[in-house]
Amino acid sequence: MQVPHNPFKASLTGDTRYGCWAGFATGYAGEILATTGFDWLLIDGEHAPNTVPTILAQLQAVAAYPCAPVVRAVSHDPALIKQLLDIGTQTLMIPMVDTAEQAAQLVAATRYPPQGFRGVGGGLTRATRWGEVEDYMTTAHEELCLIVQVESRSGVDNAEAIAATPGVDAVFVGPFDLSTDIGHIGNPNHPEVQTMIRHTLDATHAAGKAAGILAPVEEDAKRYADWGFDFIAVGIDISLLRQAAKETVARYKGDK
Ligand SMILES: O=C(O)C(=O)C[C@H](O)[C@@H](O)CO
Repeated sequence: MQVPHNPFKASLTGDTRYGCWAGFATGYAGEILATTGFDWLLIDGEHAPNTVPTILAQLQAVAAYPCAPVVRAVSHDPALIKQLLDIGTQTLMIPMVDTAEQAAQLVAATRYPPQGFRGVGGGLTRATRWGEVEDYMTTAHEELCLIVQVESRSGVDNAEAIAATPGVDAVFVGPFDLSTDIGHIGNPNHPEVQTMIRHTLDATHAAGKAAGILAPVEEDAKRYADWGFDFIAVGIDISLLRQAAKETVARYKGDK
């Protein structure tokens, strides 16, 4: 058996890929989303109540569908990165990356020695399909996609160096944290934020890497697609449910 193909990584140079934030933290909800036509799902280990076991359940649930899982870790912790890779994460997103040095350390956490310092799980791990994948240790990195998030002023200032870091496959802009960091809380459409988002996109592409962003408002998503973002999260599952539920209630009870 070969290391599983990573369709998300393979698609980064193609048409814009549309995804959805998955915050319900269950395999059941993840499987429902995976059947709806999204190209990818963001399994959020940062802000959703996820653990390694719940992320595993979502990876297993969506594996049967043409919807690529992207797993976001809560931090830069190399031990957590090791666990997420061992359960079979092949597209990993890391928040709050501000420097190329941080990016290089994150790459090293995903690589076995001598390129890095990832610990060896071997046949204990889903990633190796419990030992069935031949040459996993020498080929896993070929199907691994590392996405680093730029979502601060310093990250934007260092965007090209971050994106150019060998082993970084993509940069994902966090518009809500970025706007907060530079003093425009809750206003990612502020002109200063928009300028920084555009700069980060251009710097990422200048480094030959793919760029992603979260844009749950249609007008923003279409603007970012026009700008050339390669992958865009255009929905958040919890928000989608709340919106549909409130609209249903309003149909029978008005806007009480
Ligand atoms: O900063 C951002 O924007 C993101 O990284 C996405 C948020 O963390 C996500 O929780 C949606 O609100």
